[in-house]
Amino acid sequence: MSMEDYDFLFKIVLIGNAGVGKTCLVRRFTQGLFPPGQGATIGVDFMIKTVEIKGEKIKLQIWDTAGQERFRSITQSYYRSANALILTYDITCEESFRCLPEWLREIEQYANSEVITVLVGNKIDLAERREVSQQRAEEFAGTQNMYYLETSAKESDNVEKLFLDLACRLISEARQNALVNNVDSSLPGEGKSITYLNCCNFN
Ligand SMILES: Nc1nc2c(ncn2[C@@H]2O[C@H](COP(=O)(O)OP(=O)(O)OP(=O)(O)O)[C@@H](O)[C@H]2O)c(=O)[nH]1
Repeated sequence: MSMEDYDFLFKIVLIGNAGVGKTCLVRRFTQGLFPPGQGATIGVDFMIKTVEIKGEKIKLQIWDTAGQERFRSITQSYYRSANALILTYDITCEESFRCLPEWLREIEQYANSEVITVLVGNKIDLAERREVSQQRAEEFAGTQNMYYLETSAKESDNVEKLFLDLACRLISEARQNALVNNVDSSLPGEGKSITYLNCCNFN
């Protein structure tokens, strides 16, 4: 595939406490595997996956950041150009949920104001160890205007859905912006026909 062989390119950045499963979610989605003995991310990792949605090729640049505090100044510099952020916590770890407001402050400070943020509760295969209820997380996400999804990188639950729904939403946003730009320039005959996708099923 040549460099230009895609219709859309989006940058997605995963953030959240250390050990919540960011790397495993990315590996599951990009490589279809659950890595054994996954070590902590040092700084930032980068992966690409191209997906096809309704006949269009969407190239996703996925940046996996280290959750450890000591890497914060490195990871912050990756927020700015992100089209979407996947804010992840671990449903079996109350502490990772309680840190979410702190992560939201980081987003507020360093990310683009147009960024789409998805809240992800990972490790739902460990249901018996759950410390954060789905309802509580949904309510929190609602107050912050975020989509919420629960996943298991281990069992592959909702991982494809997470990235594909996000890609759909990003396409839809990109089209709306294109529409606004078209209206602004309002050159006769240059209006592109715009089809809104209806494939975003976060709720
Ligand atoms: N049971 C279960 N364990 C998981 C899941 N996802 C990740 N883990 C485990 O959680 C631990 C941390 O996973 P990572 O993907 O390295 O976490 P991270 O958020 O990338 O951590 P940092 O790189 O330090 O920020 C590893 O031992 C994984 O095997 C999951 O869905 N279910």
